[in-house]
Amino acid sequence: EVFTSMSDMSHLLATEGEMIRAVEGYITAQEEKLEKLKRDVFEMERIHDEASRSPENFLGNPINAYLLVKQLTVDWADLQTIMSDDSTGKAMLNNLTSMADFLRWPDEEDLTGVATALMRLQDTYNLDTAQLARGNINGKKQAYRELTAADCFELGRQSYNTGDHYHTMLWMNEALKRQEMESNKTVDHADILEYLAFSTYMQGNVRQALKLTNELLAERPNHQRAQGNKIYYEEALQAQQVKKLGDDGDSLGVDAIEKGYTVSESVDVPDAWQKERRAYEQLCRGEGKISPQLAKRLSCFYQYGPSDLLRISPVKTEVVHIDPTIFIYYDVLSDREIAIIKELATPMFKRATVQNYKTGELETASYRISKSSWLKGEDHEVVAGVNKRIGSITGLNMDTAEELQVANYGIGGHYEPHFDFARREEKDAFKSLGTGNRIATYLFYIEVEHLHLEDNVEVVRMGIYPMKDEIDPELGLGPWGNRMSTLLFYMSDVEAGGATVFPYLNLSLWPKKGAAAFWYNLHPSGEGDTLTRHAACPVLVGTKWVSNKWIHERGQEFRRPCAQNYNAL
Ligand SMILES: O=C(O)CCC(=O)C(=O)O
Ligand SMILES: [Fe+2]
Repeated sequence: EVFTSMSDMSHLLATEGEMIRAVEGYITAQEEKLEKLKRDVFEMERIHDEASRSPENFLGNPINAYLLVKQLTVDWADLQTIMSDDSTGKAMLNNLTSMADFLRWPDEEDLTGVATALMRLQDTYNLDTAQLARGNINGKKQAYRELTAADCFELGRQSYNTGDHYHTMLWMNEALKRQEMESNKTVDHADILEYLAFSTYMQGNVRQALKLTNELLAERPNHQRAQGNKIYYEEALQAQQVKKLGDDGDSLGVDAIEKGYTVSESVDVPDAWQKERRAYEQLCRGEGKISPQLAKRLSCFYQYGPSDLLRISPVKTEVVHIDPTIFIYYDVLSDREIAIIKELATPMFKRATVQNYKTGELETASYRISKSSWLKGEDHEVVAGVNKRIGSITGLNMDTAEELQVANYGIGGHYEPHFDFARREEKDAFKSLGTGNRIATYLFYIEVEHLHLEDNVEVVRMGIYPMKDEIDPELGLGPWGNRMSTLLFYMSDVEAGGATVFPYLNLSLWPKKGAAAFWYNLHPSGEGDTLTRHAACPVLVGTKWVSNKWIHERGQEFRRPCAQNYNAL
């Protein structure tokens, strides 16, 4: 009878109309979801292909490294969320995750690590945020693509999570700029505003924080946290204004902060530490300039002694600092030796025939061996050869030298300023060795890559001939005619990344692969030479491998005799 009632029929149809629209809405939503998924997976494939072509090359760029780790963490997690809301997607995901179970998949901590490294590079090398977002490192190295608003947002979020509001502000501002330009929005405008407002407040700019929060509320009037913050910021601003009326001399009032002074640098850090830090960063950027008086005393020469070995094959030596004397010896490691030393430092698995201790049977097994257990044959020769060479150059006894220590720094990898010797307070530092303190350091450069920043060209004017506009109308060009050519002297290349720097000597070293730096850590009296304090700058591009050989006091009694205090050499 239903069908006979006209009015029931029209109700039915009306309802069905709504149902159809709901289904259409569902289809549109699914289509949009799939469209987004398509775009995302296409983008992921691009990074994937680029990285697979040459992982080392790709990851040698800090922006690429960030993009890949972000993809493996955040982007895959987003993808999983999208896929997991239907049963086909869910089943597929289960398969995928079981595939990844064999590996150590990067997690949030890895993402934080790579973001922190990028911030360190940004600070140390004064890298501009907008330029970095364009995928560009100091106008030199180009990442494989620009950062999206979401990429910048994630960097801001990471900084926020580590309590670094200064970088949160920088990156959220960049995210905002990029989001506004994007046709396919990669992140919500309001989400950026929320982080930006809070970090701006934490950086001391209450007025700007309030302005941003009002913007956020205009977009999302019901945003609860923003409503709460608005009241809070208004009160804080009022309190500040009252305070400002009270004491005029306040140097860090709102105005000062708005003029760009930030409170990021903690006040209670000791002065000496800050000074060292500043010197360290300047030297890392290659800004250290040695005085002409000192430079005049530096030299390069072939060293033919003290051993017979050097008489036959002298070592190319550069004196880069006098008192404490620091030498660089060139070409002291061959490519073959470098390859073996690198291998020594890489944990490895070897297949061997072993006896099963339960069954007593022989079986082949794969096991991890430490480097000392395979220092045999060729490897042993290399280590012995290296020892012999050092001994022959420096004349020191290598019997009590420590084993070669190998360090591999990744992007952003660094080593804060330190002494290689043990201070008097550290009585037990090398007790187990029984060989005394570290008298000298021998630092091999196994693999180094620096970013060439700019050519610091100094034009040396040849002769006294005038330039065209300097020509005296009466005298003309004079007997010598005009300046025929200009001789350009390339005085120094400005390099950045991975240097070894000595903050108290105003000295940066950028040695080449196969070279080694050498210096004495102790005065001839046995006292530590505090001027030898040094650091490894954050790696900006590529990788850096170095190897340390520390030589101890024992056995050097006749080779480097004790003395009251003069600098031997
Ligand atoms: O990597 C460097 O440049 C310096 C390393 C260093 O100072 C050390 O390992 O003690
Ligand atoms: Fe060191």
